[in-house]
Amino acid sequence: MSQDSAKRLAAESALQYLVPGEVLGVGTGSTVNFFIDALAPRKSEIPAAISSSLASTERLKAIGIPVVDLNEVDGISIYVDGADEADAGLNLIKGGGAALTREKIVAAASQRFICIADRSKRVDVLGAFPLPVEVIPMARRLVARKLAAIGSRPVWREGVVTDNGNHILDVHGLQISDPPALESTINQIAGVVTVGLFAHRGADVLLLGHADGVDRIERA
Ligand SMILES: O=C[C@H](O)[C@H](O)[C@H](O)COP(=O)(O)O
Repeated sequence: MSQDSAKRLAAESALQYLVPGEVLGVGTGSTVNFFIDALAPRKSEIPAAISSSLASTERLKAIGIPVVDLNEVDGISIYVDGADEADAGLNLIKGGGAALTREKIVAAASQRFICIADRSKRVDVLGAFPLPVEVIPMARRLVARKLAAIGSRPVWREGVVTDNGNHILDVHGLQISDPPALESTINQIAGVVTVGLFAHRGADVLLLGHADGVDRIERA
């Protein structure tokens, strides 16, 4: 089975969590694109969506789901999004598509975070995928020096500007044994907008597509 087919399986499996009549949080990326495609036949059940990126907003509007501002709603029942890596504790690395800041905001506003991915994203220890960090442009080199000082190798994702007008550093060389601690440490660096480590608010359910079906891991 191709990686795309596995992503599609996970995405379709997330439909079981839809809460008809309630605002839906929608993430970003190729797996989420499969989810939005799968939503189309059920769009009448979704009064509106909160989107984590301009790309997902366009795709949602194209299938006829209205996208509203987070400030217009009191909360979100479920948030469906992908990941670049996930560990057994449902800690995630996200931001490969540079949408990490809005994703973290929507995740924080949601009661339940359903993470969808193909099984290759499941790892024992996070960090083989370079950890994305969104930074204020003027602080890019400062943040890079601070990250190097904790033993990592930050690389500027040149040419990429986030939906918020910021830059991305991809941090190589990490073995993340304590995800909440590293998330807090990086959040303390002046100039960091968001670190793509989702540990303090990780996923609640992880759906992993593969050739034989979909594995489901739920937060205890
Ligand atoms: O910024 C992008 C997001 O965090 C994506 O959810 C993540 O990169 C996974 O993307 P994909 O579903 O394309 O593997």
